[in-house]
Amino acid sequence: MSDNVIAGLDTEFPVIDGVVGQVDAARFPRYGAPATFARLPRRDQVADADVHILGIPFDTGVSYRPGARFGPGHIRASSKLLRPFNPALGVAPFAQRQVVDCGDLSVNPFAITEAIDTISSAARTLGADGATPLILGGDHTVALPMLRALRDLHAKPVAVLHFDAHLDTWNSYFGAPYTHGTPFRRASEEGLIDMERSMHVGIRGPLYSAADLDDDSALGFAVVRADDYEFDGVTSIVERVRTRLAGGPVYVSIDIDVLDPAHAPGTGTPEAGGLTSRELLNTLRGLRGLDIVGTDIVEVSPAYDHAEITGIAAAHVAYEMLSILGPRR
Ligand SMILES: N=C(N)NCCCC(=O)O
Ligand SMILES: [Zn+2]
Ligand SMILES: [Zn+2]
Repeated sequence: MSDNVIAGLDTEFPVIDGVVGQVDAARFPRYGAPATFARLPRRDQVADADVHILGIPFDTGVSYRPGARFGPGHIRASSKLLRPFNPALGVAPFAQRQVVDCGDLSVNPFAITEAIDTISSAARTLGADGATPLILGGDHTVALPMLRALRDLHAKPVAVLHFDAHLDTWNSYFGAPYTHGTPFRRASEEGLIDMERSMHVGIRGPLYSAADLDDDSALGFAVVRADDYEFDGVTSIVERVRTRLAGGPVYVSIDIDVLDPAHAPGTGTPEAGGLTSRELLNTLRGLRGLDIVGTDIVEVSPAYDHAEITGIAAAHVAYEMLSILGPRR
């Protein structure tokens, strides 16, 4: 200890097998510092990272309730209770890979195409050494620049596994092509997605017309409806998803409104009749072994949250995604 160190002020990060882990909640109270996801180190505190957690505080693309720009901070605040061992999978997600928190990206709230360019450029740079991005949104617009970056990094289109109440393949809103309801239409037009292997999960709720579903299926997406959970169950859905997604890189995009409003009230366009958090977590566990090259968790709007219900669900969704990534490269 140098003379400068003040006991109780400097948190210590444990190092196990060369991986810098979470600040120990039994030594430093978890409701205190650090303000990173799951009390993990920041990017500047470790030499090499396998997974980059990146906040994108952006909600200029929303069509109804605003506030997803405050999502990253809220999900981090709700992640403090996450413990090192995941018994559902027998995995220690923060020990198998070096996970770091990159903080939040500064994006222009008044210029949507500039914001999209900022996001894809940051994702290309951060991903250049092969680290896997885990994005905390932000509204669903952010999936488009992530897919642009991943197509470039992997030099081919990636499959999209999209959890959402909504298709997000509408053409435009008020004439605007870049919104949170249109990212997967733009991405498929731009050839960013492997359409043979892509899928929406959790679709439900009223549409603008029956053509919405026809247009979506003409693009090539397969669909698992929220009601399929009731009639088929998680095991059969995991089978369908794995069969569709096998054989190449997969981007997992998770709109928190895939959950029922009872499980995720803090979101911008809530729809009744959604998944329970247990159904979603078990579906994600079933993805272990797929080649997951990135994830986003979007549409958390804390002003509409109560008792951190949505924040805790989103933080745990991130935890399961980290758990299924497998050992470090
Ligand atoms: N939550 C997302 N991403 N999209 C919902 C758009 C639905 C609408 O405004 O009609
Ligand atoms: Zn949605
Ligand atoms: Zn969405």
